[in-house]
Amino acid sequence: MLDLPAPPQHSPEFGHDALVVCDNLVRIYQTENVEVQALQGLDLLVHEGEMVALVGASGSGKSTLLNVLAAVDSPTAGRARVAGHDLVDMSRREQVHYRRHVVGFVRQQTARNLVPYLSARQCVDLPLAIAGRHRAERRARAAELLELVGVAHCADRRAHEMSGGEQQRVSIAVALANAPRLLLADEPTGELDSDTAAEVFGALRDVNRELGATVVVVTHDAAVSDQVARTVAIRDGRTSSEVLRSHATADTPARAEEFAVMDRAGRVQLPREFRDALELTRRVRLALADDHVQVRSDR
Ligand SMILES: Nc1ncnc2c1ncn2[C@@H]1O[C@H](COP(=O)(O)OP(=O)(O)OP(=O)(O)O)[C@@H](O)[C@H]1O
Repeated sequence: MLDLPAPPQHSPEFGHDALVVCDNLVRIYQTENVEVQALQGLDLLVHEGEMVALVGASGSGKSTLLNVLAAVDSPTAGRARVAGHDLVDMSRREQVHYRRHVVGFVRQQTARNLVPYLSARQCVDLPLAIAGRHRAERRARAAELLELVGVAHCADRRAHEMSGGEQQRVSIAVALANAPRLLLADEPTGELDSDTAAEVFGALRDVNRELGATVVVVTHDAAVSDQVARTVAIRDGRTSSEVLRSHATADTPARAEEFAVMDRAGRVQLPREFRDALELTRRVRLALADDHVQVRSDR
C-alpha cells in the first residue's frame, strides 16, 4: 500500500467567523507633499453581537478607521470586510447599498445627524422610504425605534425642539432604521454633559442588548468605555491593547483585565514604562518558559 503524505492543514482564514475584519489596514493621506499614515497596519476583529469601545489619543486614527468601516473612505492597503462585504474593492453602487443597508453611522455633531426641517418620526421614516418599505411598516418601525431609545415623546419634534441628548438618541434610531448589521458611532457623546452622555450611551447599550446590534463606538470618555465588555486602544494607527471586562455575578466580582495585542507576525508593543524600568532598548533576550515568554535586557 502507498504511504501518501497527509494533505497540508489549512488554518482557517484570519477572522473567518468575525463580522468585522481589519487585516493589516493602511490608510495614507497625501496632502501637499506631506504623507500622513493614519492607519499603519491595523488588525481588528469584531464578532456579531459585540459592543466595542475604541479609545486613543487625538490623531491616533480612530475616525479614519470608522470612516473606512462606514465605506465613506477607502483604505490604501490591507483588507477590510464587514458582513462579507469587501470594503477595499467596492464599486460606487455597492457602496451606496452598503451605506443604506449594512451600516448605520452616528456622528459626534448632533446637527449633522438629523434633517433640521423633519420631525424625529420623519427622520427615521426617510431611510425606510428610500429603501422602499411600505407605509404601515415604516410607521411601526419608527415608533418601535424611538420607544427603544427612550425618545417616543420627541416623535413630532424637529431637531431644534430637542435637547442634544434627545437628538443623539433620535440619531441612533435613524441609524438603525434599516436594521444594519453594524452600528458605528464616532464620539456620539462628545458634545454632551456627563449625565446626558450616560443616557445616550445607555441607549447604545440597549440597542446592543435588546436588538443584538453589533456596535463600535469611538469615545474619549473613560466613564463610557468602562461600561463595555471590550475596549480597544488605538495608538499610532494600530491596535495596541485591549481591556476585557466581565460583569459581577452572585459568585464573582466584576473584573477588568488589560491585554497587549499581538499582531499576526507575532509583534507585541511593550509599554513605555516597562521599557524604561528595565532600560530595554533595541535588542532584548527572549526565552520560552513553561507558560510564559521572558523578555530581558541584552546587558
Ligand atoms: N482627510 C485627511 N487628510 C489628511 N490627513 C488626515 C485626514 N483625515 C485624518 N488625517 C490625519 O490622520 C491622522 C489620524 O486622524 P483621525 O481623525 O483618524 O484621528 P482620531 O484618532 O480620530 O483623532 P480625534 O480623536 O482627534 O478625532 C491624523 O494625523 C490626521 O491629521
